[in-house]
Amino acid sequence: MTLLDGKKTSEAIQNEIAAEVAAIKAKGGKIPHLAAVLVGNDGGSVTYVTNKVATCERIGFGSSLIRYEDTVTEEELLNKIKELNEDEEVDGFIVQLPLPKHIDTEKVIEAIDPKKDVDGFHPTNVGRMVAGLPAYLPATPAGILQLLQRYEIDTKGKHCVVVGRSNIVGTPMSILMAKGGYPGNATVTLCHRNTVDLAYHTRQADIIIVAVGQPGLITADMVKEGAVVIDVGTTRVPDASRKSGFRLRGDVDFDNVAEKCSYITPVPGGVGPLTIAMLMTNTLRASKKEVYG
Ligand SMILES: Nc1nc(=O)c2c([nH]1)NC[C@@H]1CN(c3ccc(C(=O)N[C@@H](CCC(=O)O)C(=O)O)cc3)C=[N+]21
Repeated sequence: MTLLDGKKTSEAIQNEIAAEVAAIKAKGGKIPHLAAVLVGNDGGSVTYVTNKVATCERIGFGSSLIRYEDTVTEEELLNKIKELNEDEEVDGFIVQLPLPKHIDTEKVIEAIDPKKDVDGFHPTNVGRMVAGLPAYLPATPAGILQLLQRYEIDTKGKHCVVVGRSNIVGTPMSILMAKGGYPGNATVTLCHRNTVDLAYHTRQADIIIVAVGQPGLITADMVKEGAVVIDVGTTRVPDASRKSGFRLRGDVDFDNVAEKCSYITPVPGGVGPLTIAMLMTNTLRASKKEVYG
């Protein structure tokens, strides 16, 4: 079994970007700038956004963090998005999800200028991805493609079973794996909460990508010998022995599944760090106007 080292892969991508930023600086070009909007004080969201801003600093990007209490109105948030859309210093920005219930998430996403939508969540970018046009790819699926590519994992003609149909991971992942090219050209099955006999499907899989948020959902008996297993789950579970008071758990019963498969991503240190790296890649593409010209 080979561990797919997301931390190392993410660092390699970040080093590549940092070198490009240094070259841009040397030529006196515009430094890429990412802005992040964070609403509320949820521990997970704060950690992720802090991580994103720290990564910007490390690779030489400009960054700004815009924070609101969770009492912020939808109108205030939409006004800030309009401002960021028009701010020429800002190449790309994200609004960290989830948002409080009184805010319409779809409306917020659709207010973002697709040219600055480095999360790839706007319907324009989703549509362009489906049509095979240049688009910002959502960071987690793009990160999984990078892992497959950098570990030279064969995908052509393989049976890929995606578990979970979220807009952010499962649905785009299923589309990208079925597309032509590499990584891609797989035969894809998309499983979700209404799937009858999940284990029947996962046992057929050469590649399993699971993004559900249910710790331990995928057990060893559900995995074919030699399969590739990609675990996107990052559920925070209480753990009194940790300073933080919690630990991260994936959707895969790692210890037992690892014995059976050819490649597996750990949690933490698997897909998560790639998500950050691909957000940086998208921001660099935004600053170079690679997608929309
Ligand atoms: N607009 C928006 N864009 C997002 O990209 C977005 C979001 N909202 N909402 C929440 C999810 C989740 N997400 C993660 C990013 C990094 C790690 C990550 O770096 N994880 C580390 C561990 C980090 C830790 O210790 O908590 C790892 O798995 O090794 C995980 C999850 C981005 N998301």
